[in-house]
Amino acid sequence: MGLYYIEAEQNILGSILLDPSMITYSNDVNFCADDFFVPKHAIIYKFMKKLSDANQAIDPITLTSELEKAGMLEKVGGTAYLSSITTIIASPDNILYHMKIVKDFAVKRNIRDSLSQMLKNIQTMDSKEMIKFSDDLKSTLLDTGNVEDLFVDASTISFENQNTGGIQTGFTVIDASTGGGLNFGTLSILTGNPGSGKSTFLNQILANAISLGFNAFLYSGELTYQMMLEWFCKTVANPEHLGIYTNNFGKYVKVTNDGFGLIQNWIKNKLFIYSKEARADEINLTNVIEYLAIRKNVKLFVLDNLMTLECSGSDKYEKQIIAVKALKNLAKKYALVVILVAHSNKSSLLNRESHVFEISGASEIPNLADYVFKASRETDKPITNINILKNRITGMIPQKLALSFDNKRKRFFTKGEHELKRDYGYTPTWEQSSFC
Ligand SMILES: Nc1ncnc2c1ncn2[C@@H]1O[C@H](COP(=O)(O)OP(=O)(O)OP(=O)(O)O)[C@@H](O)[C@H]1O
Repeated sequence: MGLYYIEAEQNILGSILLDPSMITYSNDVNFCADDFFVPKHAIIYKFMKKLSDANQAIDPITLTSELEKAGMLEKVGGTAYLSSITTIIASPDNILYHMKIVKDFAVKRNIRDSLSQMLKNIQTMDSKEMIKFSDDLKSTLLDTGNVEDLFVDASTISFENQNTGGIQTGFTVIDASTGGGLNFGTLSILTGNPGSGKSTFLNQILANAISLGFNAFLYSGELTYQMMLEWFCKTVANPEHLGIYTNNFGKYVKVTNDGFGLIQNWIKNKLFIYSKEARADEINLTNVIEYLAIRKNVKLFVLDNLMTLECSGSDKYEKQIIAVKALKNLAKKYALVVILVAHSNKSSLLNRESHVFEISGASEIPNLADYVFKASRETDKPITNINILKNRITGMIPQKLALSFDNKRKRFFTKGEHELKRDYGYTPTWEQSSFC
C-alpha cells in the first residue's frame, strides 16, 4: 500500500464544499495544502483556503470562478471533478479523522524522502549535519498533531459533569479527614500485618458504598468465591438473618438462607468479583476495570492484594510498580476510587512509629498512592487500629481510629456502636403500589 489515501483526500475537499466551516478543523491538526498527495487536491484546497481567508463563501460556483480566473480549472479536472467529490463523502463530520490520516501519510512521505536523501549523502555527512538531520526529523514528527493529543489547554476543562466528592467509607473519622469520603480519581493503599483485619474493614467499605448506590468490584487473590461471599454476607447481614448452628466442634454463626437470598438479590448487578480463572496481570485487570467503569458504572475497586497480582516486569518490584501505575492511571481516567491492599514489610514489626515506607515492596508505591492506611491489631484485645499515614487530598492525619471487633457479625465498630447497628438496606422495602 502506498503512503496516501485518495478517498480521505476527496472526503476532506467534499466536506468543505458541503460545509465551509469545516475548513477550520485544519488548525487542530496543522493541516495544509502540501499534505495532499494528489497535486490537483492540493490546488483545490489552496483555492478554498484563499476564499476562506478572504471571508468569502466556498461553494462550487465561487470555487470554479476562482480556479477559472487563475487558469487552473482544467488542471483540477474541471467542474465535473468538483461536483463529483461532493457525492462520494459519507459524512462531513468525519473531516477531522480524514485530515489526521492524510496528515499522517504526508509526514511519512516526508520522512521517507528525507531518509533516502540522507542515505545518499551519509558517507560525506559530518556529525553536525547528522544532528541537524535528526532535529529536522523530530520537528517533522512533532508536526503530525499527535503530540497535541497528549495535553490540553487548562481553560478548556469543564467543571460540569466532573465527579467531585467521593465515596464515604462509613467510618466517621476517615470520612471527616478525607473531606467526605475517599475522593474520586484516587488510589488508596491499605497496609498491615497478616490477620490485622484488612479484609474485614474493606468488606464494610464495600457494603457501605453499595448502600450509598455505588457499584463495586472486588479482586481477592487469596479467597475462594464462597469464602469471599460468606464473609461479605456475614458483615452485611442484620441480626434477624444470622442463625446459630452447631457442628461437631460447637456452635457457630452463619447467615440464614433467607438472609443470603436477600443479600444476593441486593448485590445483583452491583458487586462484581474478579474471575478466579483469569490471570491477574495488568492487561486483564485494565480491561476489566475499564469495562466495568464504562458499562456497569462501577466506581469502587478493591484489590486484595498487591502480592498476588501477576503483572509483567523483570523483577518483583518492577511488576508491582507496573500494577500500581496502571491502577492509578485508571483511577484518574475514569474518576474511580481504587483501594489496593499491600502487606507491611518486616520493619513494621519493630516497635517504631508507623510510616508509609513500611509497605512491603517497591519504595515508589507510597509515592503513587493518594491515601495510605495502616491496620494493626492489638495483641490482647479484639481491637484493630486504623492509622492514616498519608492523605494527599486534605492533608489531615488524625489520631488512630480504634475499631472494636464483633466476631458474630464480622464487623468493626467505634465507640457509639453505630457501625454495629447499621442496616445496609438489603431487605426490600415494599411500596404502597406493590399491593395494588
Ligand atoms: N481486631 C480483631 N480482633 C479479633 N479478630 C479479628 C480482628 N480483626 C480481624 N479479625 C479476624 O481475624 C481474621 C483475619 O482478618 P482479616 O482477614 O480481615 O485480616 P487481613 O488483614 O485481611 O488478613 P490477611 O492479611 O491474611 O489477608 C478473620 O477471621 C477476622 O474475622
